[in-house]
Amino acid sequence: MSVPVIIMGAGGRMGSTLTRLALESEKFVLAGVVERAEYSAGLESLGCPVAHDLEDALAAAPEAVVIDFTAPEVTLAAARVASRTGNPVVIGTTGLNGAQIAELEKLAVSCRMFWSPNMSVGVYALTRILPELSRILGEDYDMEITEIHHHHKKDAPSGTAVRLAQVLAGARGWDLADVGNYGRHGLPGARPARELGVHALRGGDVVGDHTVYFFGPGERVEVTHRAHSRENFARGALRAAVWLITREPGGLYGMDHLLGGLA
Ligand SMILES: NC(=O)C1=CN([C@@H]2O[C@H](COP(=O)(O)OP(=O)(O)OC[C@H]3O[C@@H](n4cnc5c(N)ncnc54)[C@H](O)[C@@H]3O)[C@@H](O)[C@H]2O)C=CC1
Ligand SMILES: O=C(O)C1=N[C@H](C(=O)O)C[C@H](O)C1
Repeated sequence: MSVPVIIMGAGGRMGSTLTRLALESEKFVLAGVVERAEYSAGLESLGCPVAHDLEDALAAAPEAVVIDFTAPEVTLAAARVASRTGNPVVIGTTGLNGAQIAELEKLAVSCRMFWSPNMSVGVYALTRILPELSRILGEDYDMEITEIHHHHKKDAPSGTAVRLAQVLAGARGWDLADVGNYGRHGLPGARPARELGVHALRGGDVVGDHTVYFFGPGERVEVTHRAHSRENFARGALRAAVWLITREPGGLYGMDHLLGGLA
């Protein structure tokens, strides 16, 4: 049976990748798209209803899974709608603040909801191996993260970099709020041992690179993930959509549940 999906932000970089992959696969029916009116030109050629509002799209496809890669406030509005209508929702949007994440967690108690700042298997694998690497190398190794993205990206640091920083800080029993240093300038002085630098580069059409550094005495270890295209992220989101329809509401699901076998 094909899974009906509604793609939010269908005119965007991720939205257009998602609509193309959904149309190409027999596993999915593109049941609708939602986009701002001024960015909707040409979307009618997708052959599905084009709406400017999620509620209108759901009226035409009441069973659909909503997939949202848009912007924080748009995502929150979509999640509120989905929690009222009971539709599952897969979210890839980054740049959410603490209050917005807390609201998603609250909505997810009664609505099937999945959120990951990075839908790739490779980055998920990094979140699993980095704590072990940090443990083996020990606290003499200073940890820093760099990320590089295209010049259109609005949020910094990337959601992936924040997630990796949370994982690394957690591995040392640190709170990221205490140790995160987001770009140095001026006279910051010598680097304290209990610090985790996170630095964002922007330029050109880079899809998404993340490097974690462990700087030790006389050597360094670098672990890099490079996304070659957005298809990888879109395939992850579609995989999450198929997985989510068989779940019960159970809090905000993520890659640990999808790939790590958590309930
Ligand atoms: N989790 C992951 O694996 C990934 C997450 N992202 C994140 O996804 C988000 C979107 O990224 P891009 O596609 O590059 O951005 P984009 O700017 O190309 O696309 C966003 C789209 O949302 C649309 N939009 C804005 N307001 C809307 C509304 N009220 N209703 C419907 N559509 C609306 C925009 O018109 C635009 O077409 C960002 O937060 C980005 O960081 C991006 C790639 C992978
Ligand atoms: O905006 C992007 O493009 C990306 N955003 C995500 C993030 O903020 O981590 C994931 C990916 O790196 C691409």
